[in-house]
Amino acid sequence: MYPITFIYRVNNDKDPYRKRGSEIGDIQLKATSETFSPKMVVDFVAGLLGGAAGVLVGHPFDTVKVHLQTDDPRNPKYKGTFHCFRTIVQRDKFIGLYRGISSPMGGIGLVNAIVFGVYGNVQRLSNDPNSLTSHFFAGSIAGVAQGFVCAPMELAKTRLQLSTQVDSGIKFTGPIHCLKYIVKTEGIRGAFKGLTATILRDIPGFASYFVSFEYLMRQVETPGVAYTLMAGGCAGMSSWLACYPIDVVKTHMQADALGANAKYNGFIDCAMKGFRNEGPQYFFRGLNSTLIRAFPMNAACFFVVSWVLDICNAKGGMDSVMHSDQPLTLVNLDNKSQADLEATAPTVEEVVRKIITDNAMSHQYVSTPKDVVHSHYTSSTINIPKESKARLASDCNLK
Ligand SMILES: NC(=[NH2+])NCCC[C@H](N)C(=O)O
Repeated sequence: MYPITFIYRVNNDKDPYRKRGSEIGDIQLKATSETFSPKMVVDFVAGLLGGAAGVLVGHPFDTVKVHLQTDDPRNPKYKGTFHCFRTIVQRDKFIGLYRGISSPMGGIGLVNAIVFGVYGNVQRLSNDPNSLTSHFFAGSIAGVAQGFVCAPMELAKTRLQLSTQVDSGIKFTGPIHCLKYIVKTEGIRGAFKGLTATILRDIPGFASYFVSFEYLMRQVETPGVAYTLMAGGCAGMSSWLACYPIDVVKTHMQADALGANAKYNGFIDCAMKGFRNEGPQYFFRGLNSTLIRAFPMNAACFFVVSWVLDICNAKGGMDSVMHSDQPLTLVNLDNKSQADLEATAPTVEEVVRKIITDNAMSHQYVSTPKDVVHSHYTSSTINIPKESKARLASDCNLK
């Protein structure tokens, strides 16, 4: 069962004396997301839409990257990132930046649905849902889960991008064609080449992704649009920083010839050979462009995910208050314990009524049940009797 969590503060004013005997009107409520939404599916949908938004924002960066990577070094067309960007827009119009968007759109949409769906559900079901440890754990599990879709998808993408160098110059029409060819020549196992490396990359990748987002969102009481975008962007960058060396090895594994002609004998062998040939730089090639793309992409992604959860959860919050026997968690932003609060502040019922009437539900992605003291707030879990919820509901004319 999902705990219900509302973040509130008794008084805006930082002056501790002003809080004494606060009126109900001083309560500001902020409902948090992970609490409601018994519909597990909301997380998947939010992830899908967030992934699509991320691709929409991130794809032009990818296009520029691929153009730069394939530019002729002896007779370069482009003088740099920005010049490349401008040239493409001038030559092919804006749409030029969006060529080839359909397969990442579908693929990343699907992967993101799995990532956010698994992450959200695992995190909610864990013992202490709001601890950073749960976010770490849920992110890791999500990393494993998405690997099974992500690995074949990235295998096809890598081989399409390098199709002149590998697969004896076969011209694939798209990712599906490429995967069909791999299955035909190497069997089903061939399609999962690089699976271990993908999972090894995405466990730290998604653990750091969600932990850093959560951590950043906890640093302010009410994160606004700009702050949420910033937190999402930083989460994307920290995720890549945490796993980049593994990503380099994964790319080499997937670009390697299939079957008997393979150069590498597995992940370790590939990493060792790369290191011996090039030294430590091997593990960081292409990091810059990855980080540049990661910021806007993940800013958009997290923003849309938060926004979708917000919309879907607003109503669920009311339902939960009225119809469930679940404990209600009140997070006091004034950093007082509940016992302390009860002596000086409105009663829990008043708070709940305020919650219902204000219906002030805004997604925060942050909250902490149980009596835990944080730098910014204290939270406590309270059981609201069923009858008093019902009374509150009827008091407020809610069905
Ligand atoms: N290593 C990872 N997969 N990190 C998560 C970032 C995912 C995100 N879709 C991106 O491509 O930036």
